[in-house]
Amino acid sequence: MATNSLTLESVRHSLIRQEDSIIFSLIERAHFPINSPTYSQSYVSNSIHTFSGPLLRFVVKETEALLAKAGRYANPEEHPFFPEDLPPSVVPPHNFAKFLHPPAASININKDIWDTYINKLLQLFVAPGDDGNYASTAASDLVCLQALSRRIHYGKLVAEVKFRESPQEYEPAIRAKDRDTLMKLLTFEKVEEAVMKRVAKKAMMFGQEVTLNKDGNHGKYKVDPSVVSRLYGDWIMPLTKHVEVEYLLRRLD
Ligand SMILES: O=C(O)C(=O)C[C@]1(C(=O)O)C=C[C@@H](O)C=C1
Repeated sequence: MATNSLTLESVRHSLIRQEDSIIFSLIERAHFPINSPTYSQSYVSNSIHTFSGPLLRFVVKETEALLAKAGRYANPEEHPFFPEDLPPSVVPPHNFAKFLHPPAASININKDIWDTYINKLLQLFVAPGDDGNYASTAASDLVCLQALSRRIHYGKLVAEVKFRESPQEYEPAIRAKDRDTLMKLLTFEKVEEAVMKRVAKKAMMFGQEVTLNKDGNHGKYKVDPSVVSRLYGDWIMPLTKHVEVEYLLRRLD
């Protein structure tokens, strides 16, 4: 959809569609055990002399450099995890609709998303163990991180739509830099409850074992639906709202 015709309904529709990408990415990652060397400082530092840090960081940084050349970060909906030293795009520029207020470009909370994903989320939906598939694990993590980052930063568009629909409601709190009031104004508890129920239902549908026996494998899911609901309730929606507040605070700059 063209961004100049966005409405609260259409941005919510995009968030609903992005749930599919997030849940599928979690299912793919849960296929591997935790594989902790992927995240350890020492695993690659001894062998890749030009790089220090965990394998996941290596994979994400190198992939982002390639995608930057292909023009990915020219799209205001995409945010790199390692914005420093990215190479310029080599493809012809695309004229993306300028829907967001320009200071939006300064908001990138990928560092928080990275820390939350590695330190809090992973252990909730991935089994312990080590099967040695560290590169594939990092590739799956990259897909999860990109899907989460896109969804959470989509809060900028959601906030812009809300602001345009009722600027008079938001302006006093923006001028007063009143984060608590902004948070209250942009929160819809009923919508959040529906999101948590829907993602659990999707996790059941997308993550069920499909068998050809009549009895099937009922009640066994690739990712626990209640965990997916918790990821949304405790982290994904709060981080999205954090982006919405940060965006609104800059909306009158
Ligand atoms: O749908 C909205 O109004 C949003 O701002 C998105 C979202 C979410 O992250 O899903 C965040 C805040 C609202 O309380 C409800 C849902």
